[in-house]
Amino acid sequence: MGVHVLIGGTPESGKSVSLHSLIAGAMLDPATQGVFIDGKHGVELAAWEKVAHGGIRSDIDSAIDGLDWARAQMDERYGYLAACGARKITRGMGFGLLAVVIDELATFTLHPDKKKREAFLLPLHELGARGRAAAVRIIAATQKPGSDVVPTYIRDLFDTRWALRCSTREASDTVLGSGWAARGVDASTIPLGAAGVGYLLAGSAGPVRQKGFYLSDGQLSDLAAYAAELRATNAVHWIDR
Ligand SMILES: Nc1ncnc2c1ncn2[C@@H]1O[C@H](COP(=O)(O)OP(=O)(O)OP(=O)(O)O)[C@@H](O)[C@H]1O
Repeated sequence: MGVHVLIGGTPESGKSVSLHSLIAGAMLDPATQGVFIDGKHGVELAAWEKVAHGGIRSDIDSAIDGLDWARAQMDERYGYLAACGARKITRGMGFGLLAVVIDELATFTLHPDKKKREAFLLPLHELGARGRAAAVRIIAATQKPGSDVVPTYIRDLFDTRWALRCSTREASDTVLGSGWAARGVDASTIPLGAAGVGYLLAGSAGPVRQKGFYLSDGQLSDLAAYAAELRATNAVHWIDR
């Protein structure tokens, strides 16, 4: 996984499955802390409740609290780095990954209350811009990839972009970056029914068409239960400083 991942695609494009596989990859390390923000009324991310800091956050106020908490953690990590003269958090320093998961960005980025919208976007931007060295990883998904939902300055924070089937060329370019559709990389050409197929942009080589792993609901709840069990059995010996 890159640093920050943005997944975009229409309903039924396989977004949930893709999102959950990335979450599982992060949360199966018991040292990972997770903030879970769910713009689909908490139903999408419910499986991860037991490993979510502060539970699943589905309204904008608790989403803002979650981002503010993550930002405070990030600042603490920077304080630690400054104190020991290191440049980035690495294993053995006593910090795990800090995963910030957001499903349906649009619920928050298009929130009718401008002040709250800004209170959401500000820490999100800071986490994106300064998170790398502090082991912060944002994983976000939207079924409405448009420039209003994902403003360019937010989209550009994501170094890894996964465009599943999109409804238009513009939507595909909103996820991948403008100009890709004109160069023939257009997620609106992915056929209906090809769930999990998308263009993955990670690194400098350009987008690659690929299909993600499939996870059934049963497998997902098993993985989430295992992630919770790993934490309950106190498997994180090295995290104690
Ligand atoms: N990688 C995959 N391989 C095979 N089938 C998949 C894959 N991903 C998803 N599917 C199938 O496509 C269906 C829709 O997937 P999913 O629920 O992830 O879509 P979605 O884009 O999140 O939809 P929505 O936005 O409505 O929640 C799933 O029920 C599953 O059967």
